Amino acid sequence: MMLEVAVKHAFKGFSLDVAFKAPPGVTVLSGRSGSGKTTLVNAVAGLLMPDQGCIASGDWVLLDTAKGVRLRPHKRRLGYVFQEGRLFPHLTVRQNLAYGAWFAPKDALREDTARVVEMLGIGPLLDRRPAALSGGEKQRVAIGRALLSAPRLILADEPLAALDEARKAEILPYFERLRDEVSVPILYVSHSASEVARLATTVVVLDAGRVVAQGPAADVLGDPHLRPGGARDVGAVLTARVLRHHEDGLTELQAGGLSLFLPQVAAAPGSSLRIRIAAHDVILSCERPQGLSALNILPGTIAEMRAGDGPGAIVALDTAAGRVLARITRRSATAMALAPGMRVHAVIKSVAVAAFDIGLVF
Ligand SMILES: Nc1ncnc2c1ncn2[C@@H]1O[C@H](COP(=O)(O)OP(=O)(O)OP(=O)(O)O)[C@@H](O)[C@H]1O
Repeated sequence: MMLEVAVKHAFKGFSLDVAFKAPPGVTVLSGRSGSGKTTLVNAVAGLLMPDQGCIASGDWVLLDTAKGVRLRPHKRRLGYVFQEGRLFPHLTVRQNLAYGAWFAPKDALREDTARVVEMLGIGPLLDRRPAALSGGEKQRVAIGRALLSAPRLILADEPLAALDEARKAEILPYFERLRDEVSVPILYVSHSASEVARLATTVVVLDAGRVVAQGPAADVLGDPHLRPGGARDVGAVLTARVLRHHEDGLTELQAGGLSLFLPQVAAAPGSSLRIRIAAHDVILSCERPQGLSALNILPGTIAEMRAGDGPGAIVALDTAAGRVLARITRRSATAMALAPGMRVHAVIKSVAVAAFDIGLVF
């Protein structure tokens, strides 16, 4: 199933004109503040009636202005996860979940409640009311309620934005499981580079109401010409497998035949991980460095370079482990005579990779 969205809408002073495809999995809408993400989500939800648009997945048509099709919001079969859980305060968790299921069409293929409860770890919370739940727990219940309404699409508009770092870290794995174990596609709005790197199957980048990039996450995040969240957010994503945990606290990973060492990762040997490597944490070296404290040295070939207006440059390196981006100074790029096609080594400190930048693939 492939959701196809094309929407045009003009407000005074801002126009949205976008078209993108959301394949199964998580499609993250990213882009700076005011780029049109919420307007687009509202159009999908049916809360905004755009001037023109077509939103459909096969024969399931939510909107087709040319044909006069405009499904009302409650007919769209969408599951929502908002910033704040928006649970019913007077109902218990069990009743909140049942409310979601009550809205599912009788003939719909529904997730099994017990499975959803297990997947989200909310069994012990079933008899509590929302006032007795933490922010993270509320959000897990909200995800469960959305899932049990048998949605054909889940809309998550910055669902972690209101949570502190610890709660974010608690919730993200549930979205990872949702992506990998539930067949409902998810449209997920996020500003956070880590969330995008960990969750996205597909990334759609908006800027001033237009789509400036869309495609598989590794391609979009590995494109040195894009920096949706600013220079500090540039970083590529690698997929690696846990090989073993060493006694000195390091975890050894394998990616494309190369070893990577990171501070202890809480995942069993054999697990598959997505790791965001921030471009500013990568050093480039022409020779294979010797006598260096950094443990991760990935040889590769320069694929592309982008010199910005300031002192920085982004170098895209294709390694056996995948695409790595390095943010270095233009002065260094010139001094090292870096150019596409050149063989260099990417050097990454183990401790530079934060736990929050490591996601699980289920
Ligand atoms: N009802 C409206 N009338 C006029 N302009 C609007 C309306 N709603 C949104 N806009 C404008 O449309 C632009 C896009 O807003 P939108 O909320 O979609 O951005 P966003 O990418 O979701 O931003 P943020 O990340 O800050 O939530 C903004 O310039 C906003 O001021």
